[in-house]
Parts: sequence; structure tokens; C-alpha cells
Amino acid sequence: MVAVVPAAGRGLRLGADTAKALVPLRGVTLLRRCVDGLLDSGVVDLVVVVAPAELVETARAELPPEVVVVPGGLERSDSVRAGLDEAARRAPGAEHVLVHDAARALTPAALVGDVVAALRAGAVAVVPALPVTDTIKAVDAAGVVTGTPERASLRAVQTPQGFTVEVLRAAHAGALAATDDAALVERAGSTVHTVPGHPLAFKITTATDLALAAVLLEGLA
Ligand SMILES: Nc1ccn([C@@H]2O[C@H](COP(=O)(O)OP(=O)(O)OP(=O)(O)O)[C@@H](O)[C@H]2O)c(=O)n1
Ligand SMILES: C[C@](O)(CO)[C@H](O)COP(=O)(O)O
Repeated sequence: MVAVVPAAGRGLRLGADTAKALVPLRGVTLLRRCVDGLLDSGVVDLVVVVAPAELVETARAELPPEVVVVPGGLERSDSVRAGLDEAARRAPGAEHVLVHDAARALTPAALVGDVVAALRAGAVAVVPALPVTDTIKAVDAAGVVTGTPERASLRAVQTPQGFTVEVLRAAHAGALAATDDAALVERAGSTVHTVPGHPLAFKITTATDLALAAVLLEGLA
């Protein structure tokens, strides 16, 4: 199983002085934690990390030698495409691929196994998903509420997201930028299945998230 790790974002909402993937969390970078989670799952054979172009060597030095690091692009989908191209070169016969945000650094290895199991059971696209616990409002440009979607059918999706290589590459071919791979696959007409997500797979986006992750790690130790 091949995993592509988009890690080329700037982390503007976090506001650290380096790219978010290379920010340390209790002494270990988010990127290293994410890659260790994938390798610890026991179901991933090849990891392709997509890093900011000027930080490829820095990222490489952070990671086990068997992990491949390539430069990313301006948008997340550009980075995913760069990772998929490299994965195709390294593992031309691979049937499935995982895409996993470096920013989801505390993702339990068991969740990786759950996504892979769903792929092996025949799904062409799988996302971990959690029920939404807040009421969600739709608003207009002025911030005025225009509707309240019924919560029971809403899910917050996470990564790793799993796909057949064929379906994900076709969805990315010529697609507009999208932050979510599964959204591209949906638009291309394929069925996306869910498996239960995990609270620890949350995305570290803001300084509050990073502080929360540090506290959670202490609790888990
Ligand atoms: N051009 C990009 C943008 C994002 N990502 C990656 O996609 C994942 C999810 O993105 P997000 O958490 O939104 O990261 P950033 O784009 O870095 O955040 P921000 O929008 O705050 O700058 C991250 O692991 C990020 O490194 C990427 O590889 N290439
Ligand atoms: C792929 C993703 O992590 C699923 O939740 C998410 O769409 C990436 O988020 P971003 O913050 O919009 O880049």
C-alpha cells in the first residue's frame, strides 16, 4: 500500500515561523509523527511525502531513509498530484493509494488499517468521518443565516482517505483545485464510502489546535 502525505502547505492559520509540517510537537515534527503513524499501521509499504520545494532536504533529514520526499505545489491538489506521480513511478503496479495530511499528526495507526480494510473489501473511495456535534448554519456574504442543514446527515471528514489509484488519478486529471480528494472523486461520479473517524485524527490548523495536541500527547503518554 502506497501513502501520499501532502505536507507542502505554509500553515498560514497556524502562523509558525516555518512550514506547518516541520513544526515540532513535544520535540517531534508533525510530519514525522504523521509518517510514523502510517508506518506503525503495518499496512503501508511506501510513503511519498510532498514538502515545500525549499524544504525537501530538511524534510528528508526528519524521516526514515526509505521515505521518498518530493516538492509540492501552490494548492493542496497540486501537491497531491505531485505525490501521485511519484508514487506511480515508484510503485507502478499499486492498486490503492492513501492520501494523509501531515497536519493530522496524532492519527491512530488503527484508523489507517480501517481505511485499508474498506479498500480491500472493494470500496473505490473511503473517508474516515465523524458525526458533527455542533449545529451547522449556512450564511450569506454578510454573515446572515440562510439555512440550517439537518445535522443527522452531516459528517466531518478526515484523512487518511483511500482510493483506487485509477479513480483518484482520473478525478485529479484536469480538475480544478480542491482541498478534499474525496470531493474530486464524488464530482467525477464515483461512490465514496465512510468508515468511523477518530477524534485524534483532527487537523492541526490553528495555534489552539497545536496546544490541544500537546496536551493530548501528555495525557496519552
Ligand atoms: N499547497 C499545499 C497546501 C496544503 N498542503 C497540505 O495539505 C494538508 C492540509 O492542509 P492545511 O492543514 O489546510 O494546511 P495549510 O495549507 O498549510 O494551512 P493554511 O491554509 O493555514 O496555510 C497539510 O498537511 C498541508 O501541508 C500541501 O501539501 N500543499
Ligand atoms: C482533506 C481534508 O483534510 C479533509 O478534511 C481537508 O479538506 C483539507 O483541508 P484544508 O484545511 O481545507 O486544506
